Amino acid sequence: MQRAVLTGVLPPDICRELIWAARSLAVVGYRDCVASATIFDVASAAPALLMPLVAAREAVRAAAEAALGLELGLLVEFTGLLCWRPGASIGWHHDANRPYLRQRCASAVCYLNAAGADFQGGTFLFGDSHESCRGWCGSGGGGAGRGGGCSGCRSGGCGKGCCGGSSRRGGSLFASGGEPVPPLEVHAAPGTLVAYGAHVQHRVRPVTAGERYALTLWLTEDPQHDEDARLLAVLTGPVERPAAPLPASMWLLPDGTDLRLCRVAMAGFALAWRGRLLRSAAELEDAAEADAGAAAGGGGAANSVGAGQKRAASAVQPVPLQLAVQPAALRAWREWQAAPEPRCWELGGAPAAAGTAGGGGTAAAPVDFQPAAPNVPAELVAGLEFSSVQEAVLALEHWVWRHGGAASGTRERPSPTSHESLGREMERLAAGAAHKRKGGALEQLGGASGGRRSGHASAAEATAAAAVAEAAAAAGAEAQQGELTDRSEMHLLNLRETQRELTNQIDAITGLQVLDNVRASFLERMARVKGEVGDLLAQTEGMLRTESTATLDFRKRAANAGRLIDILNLRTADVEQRPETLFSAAQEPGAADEGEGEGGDE
Ligand SMILES: O=C(O)CCC(=O)C(=O)O
Ligand SMILES: [Fe+2]
Repeated sequence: MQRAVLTGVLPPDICRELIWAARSLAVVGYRDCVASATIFDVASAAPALLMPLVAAREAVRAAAEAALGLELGLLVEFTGLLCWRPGASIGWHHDANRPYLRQRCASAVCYLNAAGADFQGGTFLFGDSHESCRGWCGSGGGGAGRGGGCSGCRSGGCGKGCCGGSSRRGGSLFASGGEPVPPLEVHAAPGTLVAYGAHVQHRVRPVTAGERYALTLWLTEDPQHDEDARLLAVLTGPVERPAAPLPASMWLLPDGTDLRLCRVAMAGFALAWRGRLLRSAAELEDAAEADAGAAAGGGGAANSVGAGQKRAASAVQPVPLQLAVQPAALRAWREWQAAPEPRCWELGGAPAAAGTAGGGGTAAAPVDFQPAAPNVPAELVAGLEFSSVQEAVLALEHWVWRHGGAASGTRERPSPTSHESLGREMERLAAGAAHKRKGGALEQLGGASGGRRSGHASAAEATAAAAVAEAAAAAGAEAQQGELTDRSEMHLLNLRETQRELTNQIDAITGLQVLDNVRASFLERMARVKGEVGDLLAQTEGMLRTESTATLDFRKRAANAGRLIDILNLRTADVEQRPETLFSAAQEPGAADEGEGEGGDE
């Protein structure tokens, strides 16, 4: 069988999680209007997401293999999360249509969102017609065009499946027969898989609106093209920190929402660069570009290049970024937390997932994660610096992941308790920052009067002194009224308690212990996850190797048996021929020794 369409191969929540991963990591450049995140992008940028991705990949691969009747232990050559944006399309082709793609056996595309709801257009079509063949099969030559079809098609199929000839020959596209022939047109829905042999003709109509997401696999039998071998090498190699931020075009949704800053805001922070809060990553890149231009003395040059180029050029320049506690972001975070149905990291501006993604969840309005508005005061966290937006996002995200447990790293829904604890911690940080502002320990951004930073001890002392003064004033007022009542004693105790708490918080914030700990545990966690993924993949690889060795053994045996039969046939043929040979040898003049006597009569 050359092609199959299956539904429900991946559950809706996994589809949503993969969409989230694609939105976070996909980069442009694969094809026009298409952004992609390969399994390697995931491994290097967010290894925690490998677990769900590899699990989904295996489910898709197994389903495709079974449906195509190709249970040969196929290896995966390419795994990608692909996002097709308006304008993306592909004409009639097959997936092994280049010399360097010869190793490809089959393709499996599992859609993650719904045509007609999340996006428009993007219909997948099987080329089950003469019209689509256009000589790909090689049997029709130049005559294979519109209407006529190739000679291969006319005579009942070229055998490669490109023109659907195999269906006519076999009567059914399904090996087992009796099952329905897959449709020629496939409309994407979350979890719907379209699988086909690498020589099967197909095309995709243009996406006209929205974003079409798919988990795409290319399958091979050639171990040299096995992506797992390379993946293992990446996972067991040295940790690579993402060096350069990705071009801004990759992160901007059509409505201008900047995904990177959304993710920062989601963790309750904003990014600041040289004392300014960033409202978009593009702003950062433009500023960096302007700086670079000024440094090079060529002020006007930037005007002559397009914004995209400007961004690409500045993207490679690491810029020091700082974190700022962002009360507005914190509010948005709380709102998200309080939503009845956690929205699986659906961000503002993204198409509503519920209903359309087949998940059946209630459609909650997306939280507005607008990046920091100008003049909103935010507290700069001293001592932490990142060299790119991406780096800051990843560090924060892993913090969120660690504190929020399942939030972004696994397929489970974030649990309310983990949100609560994260929320509390964020609040503590924000509260600490507010108190520090009083002591002048943090710089204030967004307002005209930036506080001056002072030492940790003096900040703590200042706040402590203020609390003591407050307590003393309260106590004094009570004393003036007469005797110290139980109530005022309680008040004093409470104030002392508050004072202690404040001092602790200030210590934690000023000493950056919280963030240092976060960083340390983030690194530790990364190392552990890396080990775990490595083990898992090694195990899986072992299993796959055993399976495919068994398959290969089986095939070898079959081939040997074939050879043996050939040999036996030959021998049989020899035996069958022998009498004739002997007989004809007797007729040959030179060999007729026995007849010499008679011949002598002449
Ligand atoms: O996304 C799809 O539906 C198929 C894409 C395709 O044909 C390809 O990438 O070669
Ligand atoms: Fe294709």
